Formats: sequence, structure tokens, C-alpha cells
Amino acid sequence: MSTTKGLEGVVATTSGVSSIIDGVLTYHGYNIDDLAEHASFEEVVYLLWNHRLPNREELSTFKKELGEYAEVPKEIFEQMKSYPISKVHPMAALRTAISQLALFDAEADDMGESSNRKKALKLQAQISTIVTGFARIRQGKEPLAPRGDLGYAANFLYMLNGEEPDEISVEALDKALVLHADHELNASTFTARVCVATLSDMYSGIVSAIGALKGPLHGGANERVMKMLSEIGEVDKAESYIKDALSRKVKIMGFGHRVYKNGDPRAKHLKEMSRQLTGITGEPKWYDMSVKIDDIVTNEKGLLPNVDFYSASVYHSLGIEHDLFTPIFAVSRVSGWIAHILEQYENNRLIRPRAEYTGPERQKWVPLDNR
Ligand SMILES: CC(=O)SCCNC(=O)CCNC(=O)[C@H](O)C(C)(C)COP(=O)(O)OP(=O)(O)OC[C@H]1O[C@@H](n2cnc3c(N)ncnc32)[C@H](O)[C@@H]1OP(=O)(O)O
Ligand SMILES: O=C([O-])CC(=O)C(=O)O
Repeated sequence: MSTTKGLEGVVATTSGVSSIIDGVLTYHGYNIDDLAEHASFEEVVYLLWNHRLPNREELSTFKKELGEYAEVPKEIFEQMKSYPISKVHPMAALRTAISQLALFDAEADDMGESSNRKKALKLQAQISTIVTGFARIRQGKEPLAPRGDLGYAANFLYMLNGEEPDEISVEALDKALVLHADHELNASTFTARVCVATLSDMYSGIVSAIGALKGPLHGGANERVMKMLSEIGEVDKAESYIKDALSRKVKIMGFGHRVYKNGDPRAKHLKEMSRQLTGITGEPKWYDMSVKIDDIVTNEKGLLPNVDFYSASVYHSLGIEHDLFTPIFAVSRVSGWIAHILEQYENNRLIRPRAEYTGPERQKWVPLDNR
């Protein structure tokens, strides 16, 4: 048996959802640069689930459906109020709430195609209500009912802040959601596929994926990037901070990637958004500091920023609390997880690789009293 640590380079499935070929990312064949420029998040979700772009009427129906399903059972919020809320990370709250959501869905274990499609809509619509509801509850406020007349990104910001967002914020969040929606067989998507390949239900797949996304080597990196920027505080302190961290072999969050060795194509879009938004908020130091760190890490280690690096200063500029960065990643990525779960169900086989045994052999049983 041969092993590849971390399954690097191992092709574990076929997929028609998204591709990374020669450093180019596509969702169902559409280049991420085109989608970032032209597509709304709802169009991207439709594309990922239906393998084609919607026409005007289909898009309008799809948006309406997302609006109709966005309300969550009141018990979800009642339960949140009983969490030890000051100590609960929003990703942990999200993981629990999505699991709880399944209890209120009579069709949770129905594997029929139309039932799965309905669950997909519910999950995509309700994850936004859950993340924003938790953010409000921990501030002592009541969650807000979703507004079906707003688009997905606008409704998220409305439910978070309690006021209609400005156009620039909506556009920025919408683009960030587009950029995070899917990414081939990343760790959380693989987790979701492994889970549902046992023919477990969609909610279980999403709960598993949230657990994987939460880790700092994956989606959890964006919050840590902002922690690092905040610790550095000023642009002229960046160089000594980063060089010191590198000399101590500390990983710089938001850099490096298992697949991209010549740069993550999403990073340039987020970099430009960071430049614009930090200019608008009058806090260009976050962008300047990020660029400085980018230069140092590239020069010192040859590592380039991934999607998590500039998204930190983008979300910060939108006034979003730092521990909500990864939940927002989940709000977007649930679309990709669902697309992969549907694809897995369509052509399923249990995912069960092997492990090369490295433990001791021929051990002799020792009775309890003799140990
Ligand atoms: C949405 C996403 O999930 S994007 C990724 C988000 N995660 C991060 O930003 C966390 C920081 N980055 C990392 O930890 C890694 O680059 C990962 C997890 C993204 C990729 O991991 P792998 O492909 O396993 O690369 P691996 O960790 O083996 O790194 C190879 C070498 O580069 C170094 N390296 C990789 N990333 C970094 C980093 N961010 N800072 C410093 N050194 C790094 C490693 O220490 C290792 O060095 P060594 O060979 O001297 O031991
Ligand atoms: O693909 C990966 O390994 C991580 C990543 O960039 C993502 O999930 O967006």
C-alpha cells in the first residue's frame, strides 16, 4: 500500500460542479473572473445546482423561492437564547442550529429528488437567517424576519444590521459570495460528500461540512487574518511582525494553498474590493498593511495569498464582526456543498479508502490486574 499525506494530488471523484485546471477556476465551465464581474450570487447558486445559467424568469422564480423559505422555526432562536452565548463561536452555533433545523423538517430523511431540491432551497435560504439571528441574539436584540423583496446579499445585511444596506455594501457582499461559492474538492466539500455517500441526509452532510470549514487551515483562516491585522495595528509594524512569525515557523493565515501554487484567482478580486472599500471607510491602513504582508510573505516564502486573505479586510470594511467572517463563508459555500451532495446522490458509491497500519502487531493480552 502507498499513502500520500493529506491525499495531495489524489483524484478522489469525478465532478461537473467546478474545476481548477492550470490555476483557472470555473463553476460548471464559467470562468470565476466572468462570474465575479457579471453574476449575482443567486445566478451562481442556480448554475451550481442546475448546471446551467437561469433565464430571467427562472432567476426571478428562484429568488422568490429563496425568499419564501428564509424564515426559520422560532424554536431555533429560542434554543440559541439558552446557549452560553458569550462563549459560543458563531460557527459552533451555526453547526448546532443547522443540525436542529433538520428536526423541524418532516422531509429531512426523504431522499427523493424533489424533496432534496426543497431541502436545498431551505438550507440556502435559512442559513442566512440563522447566522444573522445569532449575531443579533448575542447582542441582546431580536432576530429580524427576512425580507423577500431584497436580494440574497441585501437581505443578509438587512437582517444583520436592521437597516437597508447601501448599494456598495450589497455589491461587495454579493461578489464575495460569488467568489466563495464552490471550489472543487476542498476539505469541507469532500467531508460533505463522504457523509452523504453513506446515504445519510443532506442536513447531516451540511453539518459535517460546517465542522470542516470551521478549522483555521480552511475557512477559519479569514477570521485569523483579521486577528493578525488587528494585532499588527499599523502598517510600519507589519514587516517585523511577519518576519518574526516566519522565523518561528508560525503559519501566516491567508497564505498558501494545496492546489494553487501560482496564486488563487479569487484573491485579486478581493484585493481590489479591499482597496476600494477601505478607501471608502477611511481606513486604507488595512489594505496597505495587507499589501505589505503580501509582499513580505511572497518574497520570504514564495507563498501567495488565498481567498481568505483579502476577504478579511473586505468584511471588516463592511462593518461585520470578525467572528462572523467564517459563517459568511458558510453562507456562500453551502451552495457548493449542496451541488456536490446532489451530484454524489446521483451517482453514489460509499467512500471508504484504506489506511496503512503503522501500529504494533501481535500484542499479547494483559489482564486488567496485571497492567
Ligand atoms: C478557503 C481555504 O481553505 S484557503 C486556505 C486557508 N488556510 C490558510 O490560509 C492557513 C495557512 N495556510 C496553510 O496552512 C497551508 O498553506 C494550507 C493548509 C492552505 C495548505 O497546506 P498544504 O498543502 O498541506 O501545505 P503545507 O502546510 O504542507 O505547506 C508546505 C510548506 O509551506 C509552508 N507554509 C504553507 N503555508 C504557509 C503559511 N501560510 N505560512 C507560512 N508557511 C507556510 C509549510 O510550513 C511547509 O513548509 P515546510 O515544507 O518547511 O514544512
Ligand atoms: O480548495 C481548497 O483547498 C480550499 C479553498 O480554497 C476553498 O475551499 O475555497
